[in-house]
Amino acid sequence: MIKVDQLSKYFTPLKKVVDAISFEVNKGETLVLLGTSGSGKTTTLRMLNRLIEPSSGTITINGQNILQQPADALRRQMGYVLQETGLFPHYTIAENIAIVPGLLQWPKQQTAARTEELLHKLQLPPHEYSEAYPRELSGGQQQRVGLARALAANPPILLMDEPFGALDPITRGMVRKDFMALDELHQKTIVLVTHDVNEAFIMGTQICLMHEGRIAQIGSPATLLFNPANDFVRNFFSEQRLQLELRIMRIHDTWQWLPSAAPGNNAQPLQPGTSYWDALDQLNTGGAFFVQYQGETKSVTSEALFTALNQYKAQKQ
Ligand SMILES: Nc1ncnc2c1ncn2[C@@H]1O[C@H](COP(=O)(O)OP(=O)(O)OP(=O)(O)O)[C@@H](O)[C@H]1O
Repeated sequence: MIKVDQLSKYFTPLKKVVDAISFEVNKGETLVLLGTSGSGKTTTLRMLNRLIEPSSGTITINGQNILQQPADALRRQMGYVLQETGLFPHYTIAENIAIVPGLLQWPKQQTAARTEELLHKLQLPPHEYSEAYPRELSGGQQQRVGLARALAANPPILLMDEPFGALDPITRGMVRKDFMALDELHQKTIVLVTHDVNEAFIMGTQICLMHEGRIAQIGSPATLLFNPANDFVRNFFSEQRLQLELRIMRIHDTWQWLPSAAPGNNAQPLQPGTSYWDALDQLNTGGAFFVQYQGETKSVTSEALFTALNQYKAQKQ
């Protein structure tokens, strides 16, 4: 678990770039640092791996103060993914992925097996890509290698700074989806910097919204959206509000407001945990759908979903 307590950073005496922020991230969670440009997100992330030393405050990992351990030992428990992948151009893909296992003196066979496993999982068939050089890969493929390299030695912590930021929206979505499908992420503590609101809502278990070095609000995506702490938070999400609501709402969240109705003959099942976004996507194909949950069966239509969403929101206010 990462615990940050009253953390501050000033590069000049007059301006606190990060101003007394505190948060906790547990195993299996992704904390997203979200905010406008210059709000202190990257500085915060870089204090976690000691690329930047804090001016005051403490950071502990599993109860141990990180300033009391050697920086290189600290960094070996952390995968680090950057927008500019930082792949070594004269190393093959396999050699790039093997960098940290090499530092940890893993046996060659173990490194080769892990590299192959990660290339498979990230949709880069090893026979095509292991011996290629970064310049032979597209931007999206290079970012997949960057992810594999960060994950190679199975670090318990992953720090990610705009990891998909250099990619076009379609590639970005595909790389992110394959990354999020990795089972091993459930065992990790992840801190991710982005200024993409949608990405924050797709990836974050907690969102820490920063403004001028301070935390405007920290909480689950639903808390920030439905219970904003102040006007800054409310306005930050106003442009994409409906899309964000549809992304975070699951059918079971509004179960009590969905009308009971027997499904038609050709109706297909949807999982109760399906997001509104995905359910509406399916409904757009013209099919009929039903959901079984808590011993009840309900048929699901777009109209019923929107009515239930409005009732859910009215109850939240
Ligand atoms: N080494 C440094 N020396 C002086 N000022 C710095 C240094 N690093 C960052 N800053 C300043 O700190 C502020 C916060 O920068 P930071 O990169 O943490 O913001 P950010 O929220 O990640 O922004 P962006 O989304 O644009 O990357 C900025 O005003 C930046 O100019």
